[in-house]
Amino acid sequence: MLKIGFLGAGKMAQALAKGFLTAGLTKGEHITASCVPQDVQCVEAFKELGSTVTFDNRVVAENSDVLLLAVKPSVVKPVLEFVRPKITSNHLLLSVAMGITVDQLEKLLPDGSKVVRVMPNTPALVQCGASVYVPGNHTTDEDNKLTQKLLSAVGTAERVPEYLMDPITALSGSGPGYVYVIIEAMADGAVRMGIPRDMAYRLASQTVLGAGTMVRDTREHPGKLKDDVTSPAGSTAAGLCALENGGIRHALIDALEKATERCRETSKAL
Ligand SMILES: NC(=O)C1=CN([C@@H]2O[C@H](COP(=O)(O)OP(=O)(O)OC[C@H]3O[C@@H](n4cnc5c(N)ncnc54)[C@H](O)[C@@H]3O)[C@@H](O)[C@H]2O)C=CC1
Ligand SMILES: O=C(O)[C@@H]1CCC=N1
Repeated sequence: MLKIGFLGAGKMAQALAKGFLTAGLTKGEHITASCVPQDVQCVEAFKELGSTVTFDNRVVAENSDVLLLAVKPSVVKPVLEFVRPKITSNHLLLSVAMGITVDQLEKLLPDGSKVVRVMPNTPALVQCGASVYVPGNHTTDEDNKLTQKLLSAVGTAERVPEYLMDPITALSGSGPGYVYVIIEAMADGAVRMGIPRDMAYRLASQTVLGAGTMVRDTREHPGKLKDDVTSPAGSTAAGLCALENGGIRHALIDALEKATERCRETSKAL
């Protein structure tokens, strides 16, 4: 069975690990994860899965076939420099670090190392992730198929050209964050109008799920689907007018631009 190592055991690592286990791709005891000792939540989360937790990144490399690099971009360099002596031509390293390019990853590892740059998102935890990946210069078809299989087990997975990675990070990597704010704010409005808080979250989340599924499955233009909800002089038209007045479209367009720029700055700061 596949031995998977997580360099970094935080939110994204936990979402992927739990998703892989639910999908039956590996077993808890075949996972090794590292973190800093102060991160008690990370230690406990992986122990609960029956996995090995270590504070030594080289142990992760020694124990694993596939390595998930899931530390913050600011520590990618020291972490890879430290594990470098333990990386062999058999390892496949999947990096989820935002902004860090295939070239940058390959330069930090021994020549010929097999690297894939991945951008997943946290809904991988519930098998509803949206992931993309860019194979490095030394991966084989088999490595790319394995990457596709791992990511497909936790949601959708698409191979993309690298120039799209930063805007995709801004869209689907960060996107759950924007949607949670929208759900929270819709619920705040609903509570203001007298709906109990738990019912408000239940209906708001199901509504976002339903609308997303409509766009994905009907392949209709979102504008047409919006028009189908909006009756002349009706409540949706009144609500939409308030959203436009609040600049919702501009705010979201700007969010994508700012998040993309942040990825580019992060790459330059490595
Ligand atoms: N959280 C998200 O929604 C997404 C995160 N990512 C990427 O995933 C990576 C991790 O992000 P999160 O999980 O959100 O961060 P996090 O802060 O939850 O987790 C970071 C983990 O790295 C560990 N760590 C720190 N220094 C370390 C070291 N020297 N050696 C080993 N482990 C070390 C920490 O103890 C912690 O377990 C980032 O590069 C981020 O860009 C990508 C897509 C989505
Ligand atoms: O905010 C971040 O840096 C990461 C990248 C995508 C989602 N979270």
